[in-house]
Amino acid sequence: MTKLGIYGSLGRMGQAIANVAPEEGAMICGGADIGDDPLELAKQCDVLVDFSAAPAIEAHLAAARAAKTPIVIGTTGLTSAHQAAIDAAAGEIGVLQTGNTSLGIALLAKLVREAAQRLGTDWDIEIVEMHHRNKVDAPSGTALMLGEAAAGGIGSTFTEAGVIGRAGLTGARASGTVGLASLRGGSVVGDHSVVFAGNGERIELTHRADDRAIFARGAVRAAMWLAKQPAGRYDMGAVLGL
Ligand SMILES: NC(=O)C1=CN([C@@H]2O[C@H](COP(=O)(O)OP(=O)(O)OC[C@H]3O[C@@H](n4cnc5c(N)ncnc54)[C@H](OP(=O)(O)O)[C@@H]3O)[C@@H](O)[C@H]2O)C=CC1
Ligand SMILES: O=C(O)C1=N[C@H](C(=O)O)C[C@H](O)C1
Repeated sequence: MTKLGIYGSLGRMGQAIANVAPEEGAMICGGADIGDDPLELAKQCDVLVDFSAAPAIEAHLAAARAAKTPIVIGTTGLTSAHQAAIDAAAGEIGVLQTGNTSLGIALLAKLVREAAQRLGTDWDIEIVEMHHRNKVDAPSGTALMLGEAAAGGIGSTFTEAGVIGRAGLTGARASGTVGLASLRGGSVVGDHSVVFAGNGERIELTHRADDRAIFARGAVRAAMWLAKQPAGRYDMGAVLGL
């Protein structure tokens, strides 16, 4: 059985992963949270998953590198410095980073890219996400991934085309942009909609997560797959063959 270690083991996702791991063929070999030594955990496991908090990522990557243990990073709210640390670690160990481990979102990202490419910039693209009241980062990592997919479809990047939130005298909407709005409330597990708004018609592609178990199963499957890969940086598309 694959020995799986969890950074953020006491959190919502950490507990969901511990619940589904046995049915996916993995054994939880331990967990680390605030105040625990990340290296101790990394040395004991075949593969790690990280669902903790962005400020902890660099220490967790350093521990994974030191122990030569591959790591799945599901934590969101990452900066460009975090992305650079992931790229550096991927030179030595397997690292799979994704804002969403569900099958549905991996497929949605492909559909969004294709729709954006086929429709072109005559159709305006807007993304809306909603999550529970305890989520600490915005926009969601998933919404940013979908934004990147949409921007890629129109030959751009989300850094160039993204407009996060609007307020005040914004002026008319610029063509070729990708808007993104975040809602927070209640116990919503995770809803994402991508709206393609044309003249006189509208297409909406929506994914709704009803249960964190979908993310947890995807994370365990990703970890078991990653444990067999050489060093490098991977995403969910590689795991799911999309
Ligand atoms: N990729 C995906 O598919 C998904 C990603 N996520 C992301 O996963 C992350 C965790 O989400 P969720 O489980 O809901 O959050 P929680 O707040 O429920 O859990 C986070 C856990 O990490 C611990 N933690 C916080 N800071 C550190 C630190 N510096 N070092 C070690 N442990 C730390 C917390 O401890 P304490 O409680 O003591 O602060 C807590 O146990 C978020 O970034 C979220 O966006 C969530 C769902 C799916
Ligand atoms: O914090 C959450 O709960 C979630 N976070 C991820 C994100 O930021 O996209 C994935 C999922 O939507 C739930």
